[in-house]
Amino acid sequence: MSQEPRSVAVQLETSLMSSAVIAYKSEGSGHVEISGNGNSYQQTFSRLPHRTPMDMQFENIGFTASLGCRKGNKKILHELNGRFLPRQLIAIMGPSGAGKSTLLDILSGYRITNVSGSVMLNGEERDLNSFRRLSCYITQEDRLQSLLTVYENMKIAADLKLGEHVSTKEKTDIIDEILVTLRLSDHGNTRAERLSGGQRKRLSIALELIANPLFLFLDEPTTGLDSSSCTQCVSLLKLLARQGRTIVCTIHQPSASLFRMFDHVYVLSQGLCLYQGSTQQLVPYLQQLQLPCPKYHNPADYVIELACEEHGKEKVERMVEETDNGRNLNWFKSLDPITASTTAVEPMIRLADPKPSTKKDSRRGLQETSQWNQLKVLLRRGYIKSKRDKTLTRLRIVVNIVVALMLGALFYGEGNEGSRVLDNYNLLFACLIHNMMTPMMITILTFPSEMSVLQKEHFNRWYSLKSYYISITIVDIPVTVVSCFLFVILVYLISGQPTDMTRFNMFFVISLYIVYVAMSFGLLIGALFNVVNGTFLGPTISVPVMMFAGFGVNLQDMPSYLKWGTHISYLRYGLEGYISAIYGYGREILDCVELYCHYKFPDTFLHEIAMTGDQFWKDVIALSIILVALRILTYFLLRWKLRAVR
Ligand SMILES: Nc1ncnc2c1ncn2[C@@H]1O[C@H](COP(=O)(O)OP(=O)(O)OP(=O)(O)O)[C@@H](O)[C@H]1O
Repeated sequence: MSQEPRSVAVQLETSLMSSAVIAYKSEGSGHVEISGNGNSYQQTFSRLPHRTPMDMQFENIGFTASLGCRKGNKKILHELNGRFLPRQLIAIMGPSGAGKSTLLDILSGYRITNVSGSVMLNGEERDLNSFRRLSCYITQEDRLQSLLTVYENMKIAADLKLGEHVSTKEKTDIIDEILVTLRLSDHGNTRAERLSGGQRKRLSIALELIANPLFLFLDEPTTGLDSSSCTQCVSLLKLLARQGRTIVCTIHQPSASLFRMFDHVYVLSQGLCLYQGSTQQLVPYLQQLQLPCPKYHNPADYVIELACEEHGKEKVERMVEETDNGRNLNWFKSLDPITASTTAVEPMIRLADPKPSTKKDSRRGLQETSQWNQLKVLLRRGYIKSKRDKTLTRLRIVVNIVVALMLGALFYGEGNEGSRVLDNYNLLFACLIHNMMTPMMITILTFPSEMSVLQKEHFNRWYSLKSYYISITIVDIPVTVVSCFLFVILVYLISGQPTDMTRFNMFFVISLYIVYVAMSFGLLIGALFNVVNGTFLGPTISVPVMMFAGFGVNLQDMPSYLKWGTHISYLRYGLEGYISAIYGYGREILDCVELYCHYKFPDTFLHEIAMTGDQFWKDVIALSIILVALRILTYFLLRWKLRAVR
């Protein structure tokens, strides 16, 4: 362990915010106390990084965004340079749109397309896969499992991120220690959705600390927090940095007291570096450039004003020139005795780790545990979520019962009645539409929020996409089957369909297929589009699917140039399957309360709607093919999407 045993107590006086006094004390082996605004972190934290602290250097980092077809490209970052030393809390600052998040994304390895330049660790070119094993990325919005309690979230993360060789006892100890350190132990049984903003942020950090990363990248960790929570959050980050980690965050416009808590700042303006160096050297740096920070002015505010060109473009150019776009390391030396040892620029030491990823590593994947373990844990999480989720489970069951009762009442006892065959045909189509729309819309509405959690957790190596995809396929089965069964049995019995077990089973099987195909279709749309676009596209695309079902226009009357549509419309196979179940396979003569029943013989009806009534198995095969094809297509689209956003 490379933690230097030190015992120093320093009080940093904030020049302007006298109320905020920030002090910390470090006594080696993880015992650190940091306080600010009356909040203090004091914990003997045994979870120190397993690896030698690392020096990160980046050279000529450029990023060009494509603005779309024929709109050309836009250069966002202009060949930035810089160096981030270990054990430091580093702030990337700048006005909105300066490129802070883009730079953070690139340094964390999250963004890889259209990126130029190189990132080095201890003087050697970074191997991205090895680096991902050492680092984690915490997004601005807290992408947590809101229905799980703090402890459940931590337990799931521990089961996924700690190797299978780690015992349950050890995992519990690790979780307890992190929760105590992050002051979350009193909220272990609180659901994540009920936590305050600051607690949610701490939980996001706690989840990633389980893997004990050497580098933590945080996108605007203080956004949305009140000043006390901001101070607590930054104190915590400072504590983690002192334990040997490199903590890099983007930050908008910190208060004077918050600004002073950072060791190092990297100021950006329009993708160019205006300053990089120790926080305390910022004022002398500006002074040297004849840009003195006015008295009683927060240096962070002043440098942002300069970056926004409020004091003239020429001043920005002067600063870029002075820093040589991040190459100038002269301002690293800190005036702060604690950070001085780590901020002085020393020659880079070449160290053995991280080892480049081997072929075996790439076969195993980036995750810590086996696919089987990932699947088990994800199924457990899915089970807890579906037990607590009112929309996806209870509401779904209730909606199916209510709609079944309404349809049953509307078409009461007509299933065996020869004079009401057309009404019954309408009922079958209504069942089809219900079985299509309800699961499709639920998936379209809920999956996009799952997608953002998937992106974060997948990037932070919690699990592979394969395990995730299999788990969401399996976890939904019980609720889907139960709600579909309740709907089918109620409609079937109330509307007086034939009392024949085989026909009921056929009806149920077709209903289940339609539900699954529609859900897969919803998943595909939810994976590709946001809620607004998905809600528009789902029903819109379903209109031609209904048109090709052969309900309004018989299949035989369909114009030849549109016939192809009937082969790909899953509703066509659903409707055919329903007709086979109810009127096919030698259905006996129907009852007739009126003197003349046109459809007394079911064959007459089958003939008129151009269906033979013996297509059940063909329909099942066609629906199976569509279902499997949609599921596979969605898997590859999800895989593409996870890569494309990077
Ligand atoms: N993929 C992209 N396509 C087009 N423009 C992009 C893309 N990514 C980033 N940009 C643009 O790059 C600039 C920098 O974006 P970035 O999100 O890094 O800024 P920021 O400094 O983090 O801003 P904020 O503080 O407001 O979040 C913005 O003008 C943004 O519109």
